[in-house]
Amino acid sequence: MAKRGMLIVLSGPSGVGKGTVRKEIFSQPGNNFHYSVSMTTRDMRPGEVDGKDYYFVSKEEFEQQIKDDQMLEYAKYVDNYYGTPLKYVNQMLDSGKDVFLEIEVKGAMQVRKKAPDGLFIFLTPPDLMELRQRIINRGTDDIETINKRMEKAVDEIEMMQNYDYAVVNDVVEEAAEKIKTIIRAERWRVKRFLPDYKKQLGDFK
Ligand SMILES: Nc1nc2c(ncn2[C@@H]2O[C@H](COP(=O)(O)OP(=O)(O)O)[C@@H](O)[C@H]2O)c(=O)[nH]1
Ligand SMILES: Nc1ncnc2c1ncn2[C@@H]1O[C@H](COP(=O)(O)OP(=O)(O)O)[C@@H](O)[C@H]1O
Repeated sequence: MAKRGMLIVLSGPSGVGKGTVRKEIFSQPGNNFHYSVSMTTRDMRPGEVDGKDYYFVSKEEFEQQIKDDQMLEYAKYVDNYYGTPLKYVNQMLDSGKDVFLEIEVKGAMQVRKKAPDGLFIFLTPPDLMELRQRIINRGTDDIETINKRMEKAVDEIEMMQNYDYAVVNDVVEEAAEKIKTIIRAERWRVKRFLPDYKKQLGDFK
């Protein structure tokens, strides 16, 4: 049986640039990890593609998935559900492939409980004013939503202590490069080798 894949979780406050950095990482060739497309009830934005950016579903469909235990994690975020479908993640990990999640902080903490062996990376803004400016620049939110997101961001940044690595998103390409370096190094961690070798030793005896 293949060695189980590694679960990689990129998280951080909304507006920090998770989506932007994730897209930068996946626009480059040679990544040997696979992006898990999330499910959401929020409206599709111009240019987004169903099944690529998100699986766009109704509130009823999302709630049915929760009832059927089909979500690895989910969170209600600014009036919409966001979550990770369990099936794809399990299939990939079971076949030895590494999976990359880009999710908000509450969801990441649920994953941390279920998969403590995962690699948890926190993307953080250079400072809070810069974060606010990025959310404004994105132009997708009204002022009330921006204020809600900022209040949440302060609480979310405090969660950083539960992560393995912090990466400052100053320049997108540099943040992407740091994340790829962390993933590369993580593959060589002794704890990722030990279970495999213990099994080999057991078979040998
Ligand atoms: N818990 C959880 N959060 C998600 C998931 N997919 C996306 N998110 C997060 O939900 C938040 C809102 O996402 P979205 O509306 O697309 O805005 P944007 O990512 O800030 O452009 C962001 O912090 C996303 O990273 C998911 O599957 N689970
Ligand atoms: N390093 C960066 N420097 C400047 N602007 C950035 C950077 N990273 C992301 N942005 C911008 O910040 C806004 C929020 O980014 P986004 O990827 O949607 O954040 P998140 O997915 O974390 O909510 C977008 O307008 C994006 O273009």
